[in-house]
Amino acid sequence: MGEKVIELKDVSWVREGKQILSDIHWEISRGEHWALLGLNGSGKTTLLNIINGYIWPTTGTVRVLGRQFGKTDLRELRKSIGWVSSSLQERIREQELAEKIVLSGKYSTIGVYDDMTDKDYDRAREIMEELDCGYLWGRKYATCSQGEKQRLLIGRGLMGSPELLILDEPTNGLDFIARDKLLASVGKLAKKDGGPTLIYVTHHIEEITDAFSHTLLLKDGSIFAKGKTAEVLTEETLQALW
Ligand SMILES: Nc1ncnc2c1ncn2[C@@H]1O[C@H](COP(=O)(O)OP(=O)(O)OP(=O)(O)O)[C@@H](O)[C@H]1O
Repeated sequence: MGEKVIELKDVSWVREGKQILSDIHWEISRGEHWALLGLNGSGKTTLLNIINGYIWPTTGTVRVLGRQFGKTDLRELRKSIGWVSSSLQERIREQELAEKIVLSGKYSTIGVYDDMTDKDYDRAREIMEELDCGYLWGRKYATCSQGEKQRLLIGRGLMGSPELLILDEPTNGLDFIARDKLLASVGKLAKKDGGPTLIYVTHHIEEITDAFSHTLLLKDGSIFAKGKTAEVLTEETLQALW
């Protein structure tokens, strides 16, 4: 087995007497890319908050990128994790230039890019080209479409060269053409040598392309199925899931 990116053992989370996550065992090895599928309220965001160390599990152990929570500096670890969530969109200033949004990912800040080097600008350009949005250079965020905005935020997530990139429902609010284009870019990213391990969160099964070698299905805070995508996404399993 390859090096582990994520190791969750016996993880549960209880809030206000309610069991939100139960008995989560989940391992991700380097070289795999995972889709995380579950209905609204199934616990996806809670699980991501645990992986990023924003909430502490009630039971169980968490290791991310080989570092055990409780024994590691989480702020340091988070530099190796990119998390692109839809809540980010609202926090970007409308007048911000496209490339500056990408650049700001270097330190995971919003609107700070004082000490960027020529190399950083080159990297931002390279990332934007890779995500098929190089033509947005110099454009104001306000003038970008939803799909373009989403690409810029993914670019921002890549700027810090993360080892793990979490894409949290990145196709929210996109029409089917923009969605397919975004999925194609994500597919390219997944195939890239030396690129980050991807976790792609969705509640749309049709978004689980062959870019994702593995899939985890979450239902009511428990793992309903996990493993190789082709083995998990069977008609039988899906019928039982919904
Ligand atoms: N701090 C909290 N206190 C109490 N209940 C919470 C808390 N955070 C989340 N929950 C509950 O935990 C359940 C799982 O929520 P979570 O946001 O993880 O689901 P999700 O799968 O990400 O849903 P969505 O697809 O809608 O984003 C929900 O029932 C939610 O109300």
